[in-house]
Formats: sequence, structure tokens, C-alpha cells
Amino acid sequence: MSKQTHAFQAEVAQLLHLVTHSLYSNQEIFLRELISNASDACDKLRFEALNNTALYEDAPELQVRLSFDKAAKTLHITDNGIGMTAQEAIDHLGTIAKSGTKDFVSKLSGDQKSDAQLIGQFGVGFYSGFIVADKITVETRRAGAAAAEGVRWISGGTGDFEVETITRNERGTSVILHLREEALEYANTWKLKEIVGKYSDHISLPILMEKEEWKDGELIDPSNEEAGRQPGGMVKTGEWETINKASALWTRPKKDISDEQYADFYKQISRDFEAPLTWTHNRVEGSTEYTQLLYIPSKAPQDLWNRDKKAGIKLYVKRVFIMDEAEALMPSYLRFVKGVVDSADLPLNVSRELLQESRDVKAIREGCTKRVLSMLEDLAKHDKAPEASAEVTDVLSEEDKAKLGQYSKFYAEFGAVLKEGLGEDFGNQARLSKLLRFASSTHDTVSVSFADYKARMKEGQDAIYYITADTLAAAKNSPQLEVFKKKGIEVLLMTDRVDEWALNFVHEFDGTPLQSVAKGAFDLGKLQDEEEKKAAEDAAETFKPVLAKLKEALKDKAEDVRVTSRLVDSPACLVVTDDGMSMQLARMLKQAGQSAPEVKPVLEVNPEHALVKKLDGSVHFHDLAHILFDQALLAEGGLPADPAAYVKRVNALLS
Ligand SMILES: Nc1ncnc2c1ncn2[C@@H]1O[C@H](COP(=O)(O)OP(=O)(O)OP(=O)(O)O)[C@@H](O)[C@H]1O
Repeated sequence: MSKQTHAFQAEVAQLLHLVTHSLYSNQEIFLRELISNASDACDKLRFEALNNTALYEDAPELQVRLSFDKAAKTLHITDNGIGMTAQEAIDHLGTIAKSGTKDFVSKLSGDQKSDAQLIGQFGVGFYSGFIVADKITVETRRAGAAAAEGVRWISGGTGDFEVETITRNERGTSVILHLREEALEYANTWKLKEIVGKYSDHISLPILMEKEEWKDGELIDPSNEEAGRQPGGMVKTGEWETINKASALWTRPKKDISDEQYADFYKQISRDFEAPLTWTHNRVEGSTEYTQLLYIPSKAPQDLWNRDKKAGIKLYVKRVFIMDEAEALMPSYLRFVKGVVDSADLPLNVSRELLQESRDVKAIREGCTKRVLSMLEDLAKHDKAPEASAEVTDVLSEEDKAKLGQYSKFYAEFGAVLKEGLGEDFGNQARLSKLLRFASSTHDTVSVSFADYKARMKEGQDAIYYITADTLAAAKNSPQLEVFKKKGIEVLLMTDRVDEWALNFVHEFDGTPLQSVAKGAFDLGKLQDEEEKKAAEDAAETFKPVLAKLKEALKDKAEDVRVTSRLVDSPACLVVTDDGMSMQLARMLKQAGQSAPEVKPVLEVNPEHALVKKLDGSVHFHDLAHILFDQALLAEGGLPADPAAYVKRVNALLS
């Protein structure tokens, strides 16, 4: 193929413009990105070669070489990995395929300073080469292709790039950076070694550089040693040495890995720019052997709610990279966990389909799930300082001090996803229930566990009371809470969308039933004294005729009408039957465009309320009845079926 010019995809051009025009606070990440690509390319080759060893040609030892030429102002990053065909070079180096990167580019504001910071944190893969280079040449040949099918790709990082066919004997890719004047410091052995040590030590592939040795300068006058020598300098010896540790991080003993190295590795595999919240690293022995290094991120990704989002686990088999996003290794409700699993038992040619069926994989998945739950339990245990006294933090170990507040942080980001586990993972339901946190009528922050609640239960209270609502304000001000407030009974406020669904699977905690305050007949059991019960019964009796009329007037809207002692200040509220779908869930399903059964609630009225007292004998009985119902609906976050009719009725009464 003779030389062809191609235009970059619009997003790439935009990104390149930013990369080249932004002052970088963290220039050196370009090397991390390019070495990471080189390492990926070697992983890909190793994987393809499982079924075709001929791909190794005469170079079975995979490696990355760094070299520079000060005079030519170039820096070469060369790998003997999978390489690219011409089409692959055009596709991969001219477009952004990854949706995450595309989204990221669309978020850039155009303000160079803040964008630069963002790009610096995010990393932009191959294109980061343009941070330090004003031109990049890529020479590559796909493993298995003939030497004559090599490709040269050149771009100055503006609107377009050129591609042509070349002859290239070596398999793999050389990325040649033509360094900008202000980036010449990277043409230096020490500098490169330092950056590799910082970012790429854990790469399992050897990264090689040519050895340098000190050489004294020539004699100024060969006949007279006394006259001294020219200045000496470092010279290349022609021998190559490995400059990184070249052992996969997770294979090293824990004690040899610093927190910083763990965090760097996390950033590398997750593309997150924040350090992880916590991690766990273990070798599991027994019938299934594997190493797990699992991280919990500090922040939820934007697509956390996408249930199709793949798990963040990379699968290796005996240190050979097999696949990214191995969803079979982690249940969906732990999809936020990132990390590596390296199995000693799985076959190297394992496919996604096979993973689903493998017993070893099942054991790994269970093991990983348990590990993550233990990690969360540990954070939860140390979330708050023991209450005894303020000074007590002094007796906490440094390690425990570091954990203070971590679980709350985790829960704010991922708590709602964790709840999906209640319906997905019955085996761990009890453990998950203990990890739940809620706000309550007495605690505004999402910090109350079922166990905390139980410990504070009133004498005679035999249920854990809760209410679900769209927002915390709606939950807190719900009429159904009135009597609980009056009696000082705590009610859990559940405002996550997933709560209703999740609670279908949890009916009790540690032997105490969960009871919605908006479901079923009102019964506070022992919390109500005889006098109150008697008063309620009497009221029900005297109110019977009015109830009958209300029932008739509202027969299309309400399943039933009854008096209640649930209310204190409000005239009425709506409840559903014990096994009925809550009004809130029905609304949510409707909003999501799903079919929800028509919920006909029960209207409960407060016989002590002035408005309710007014009903009997009123000429506006019919209108008042409907207003009562619609207001109860409004109070719990719903909308009257016919809002205009409601307004008309209220206006008629007001005028
Ligand atoms: N050294 C290389 N050898 C073979 N292919 C490469 C090499 N470098 C880049 N590529 C190809 O170019 C693509 C784009 O690289 P780029 O670094 O921009 O993104 P990425 O590696 O897919 O994503 P990210 O860097 O964000 O993980 C890669 O997916 C790969 O297919």
C-alpha cells in the first residue's frame, strides 16, 4: 500500500488538540500509557499463541524495549507483541472505540486548565504520546503476517495521519516519539528508569534498556597524559538489562508491596484516578487454588446503575492474561469491585461460555464474594469510634483509625447496589442484611443498621418499622409516621429506588419481623395501651355510618375506608394491604414504563381531625370525600388521577 492520508475521527482530533495545547502537570504518564499498551499487546499475543505457537516466530520471550537517540531527539517504545495490520492501525489509532473514553471527551469543558487536569488524571492511552512528542511514528507488524506486510503510521497530532506499507522483520510494534524541545529530558536513562519504577514495576513483562557505563574522556594529547582528558560520560554498552521488577504485583508477597504500589496498580487496572478505598490480597489454597487481589473503589463510576456493566475483574491463568471483565467471577451486585484473579486450575483456553459452567469458577466466585463481604464487614465494624469517650480514639491502632468513616463513605457510593444482593444471593442474605444502613426518624444520616435499631427498640415493640418513599423529606413528613413520632418509636426511612424490591426478599432481621408503616392494618400491639385501643374501637363504632358513605363515594378509588389511630395531625392517609405492592413501587414501575397492577389503596381517616368531623351531615360530603382521598395521595408523593377535578373541588370549597 502506498502512502495514504486519513483524517482522525472528530473526538480524536478534539482530544489531540487538548493534549497538545494543554500544559501538563503530569507529563510523564505518557510512558505508563505506552508501556501499558505494549504489555497489552504481549498479553494478546500470548493468548492467541495458545492455539498457534507459530505466532511466536523466533522470539518467544515477550518484552518491551525502551531506547532513545539524543541527537535525533527520539524515544522508542518497542514491543514484540501482537502488532497491527494496516487496517487495525487505521482503526485503532485513528478512532476512539472505547465508550468510556468517548464519554470522557464529551465532558471536556474547553477550559484548558481544568481539562488538562482531567486528561492527566484519566490518561488517554496512545494519544498521550503527543504530550511530549510533536510527531509520532508507529512501525508495526502483526504476528503471523509476512515481513512485507509491515505498516508505518505517522502523525503530527493534528487533523490527520499517514499510513503506508513497509517491510519489517520484527513482529510487534515500535512507537517512536519525536520529542518536543521542552521534553528532551525524557531522552535520559535515569529519567526513564525512575518513571518505570514509579508506574510500571508491576508489569509482569520485562522492560529492557540498553546498559550504560561510565567512560573516561579521551586524552587531550595522546603523547602527554599529564595534559588531561576530555570530559567523560555514560556510553551504551550494547547489552540490554531489565529495569523493572517484572513480576506481576499479585504474585509478590504482601509484605513486599507498599500501599502506594497497591494503589498505583489499582489505578492502572481500573483507569480510576483516585486511590481505592481498600483492598484484599490473598492466596487461596485447597481444592481450587487461586490468587485474588480485589479493590473497592472510593467513588462509584457513572455507569454503576447499568446492570449490564461488566464486572471489573481481570482473569489470569498461571499469570497468563485470559480476559478482562470476567463477569462470572463476581456477582452482579458486587460489580463495582475491581481486581485480578489468577487461577492455578483453569485451562488456558477457557472461554466465557466455559467459565459460566466451571465448578472451579463457581468456587472462585464464592470465595471472592465472601472476601469482599468480609472486607466490608471489617470496614463497617471500624466505621465509628467506640462510643465510650472522646479520647478513646487514642487507643485505636493506626490501622483502625484509618478505617474510621470509611464504611459510611463506601455505603454512600455503593450501598444501593449492595442491596441488590438481598434478592440475588440468598446464601449471603444474612450477612448482607447486617451491612445495610438507613436513615431513620431519629437519625438523619444513613447510618442506622438493623442491629442499631433493634438495640433501641421500645419495650413491648415487636417489629422493625420502616417506610419507603421517593425522598428523605417525603419519608420524614409522611402522615403514617405521626403516631410513631408521638410515641417516640423509631422508623427506618428507606429512600433508595431498590429498597422496595429488595425488601420483598427480607422479612425479618435476627428474628424480628420488618413491618412497613404504610402497609396493612394499624397494629402497634403492646405499644398501644388498653385505653387507646378502646377509644379507637369506640370511634370506629360511632363512625360506621360515615365510613359507609365514604366507601360508597370513593368506591372507584379506595379498596376500603376505615378509621385509624395511625394519624395525629393529618386527616387521612393511604395504606395498602400487607401483601400488596406499595403505592411508591407501583409509581416507580409506571415511570419506568413497566406494567404495574392497579393498586387500590385503603383510605384511613383520623376521626379526631376537624375536617373529618365536618364530613358528617355536610352538603359537600361527596367533594370532601374526594379531596380527602386526593390529599392523602399527594401527601405520600402521588398525584390525583384527575388533578383538574381536584383543583376544581378545592376551589369550590374555598370560594
Ligand atoms: N503497542 C501496541 N501494539 C498493538 N496494538 C496497539 C499498541 N498500542 C495501541 N494499540 C492498539 O490501539 C488501540 C488504542 O490504544 P489506546 O491506548 O488509545 O486505547 P486502549 O489501550 O484501547 O485503551 P486504554 O489505553 O484507555 O486502556 C488499542 O486498543 C490497541 O488495539
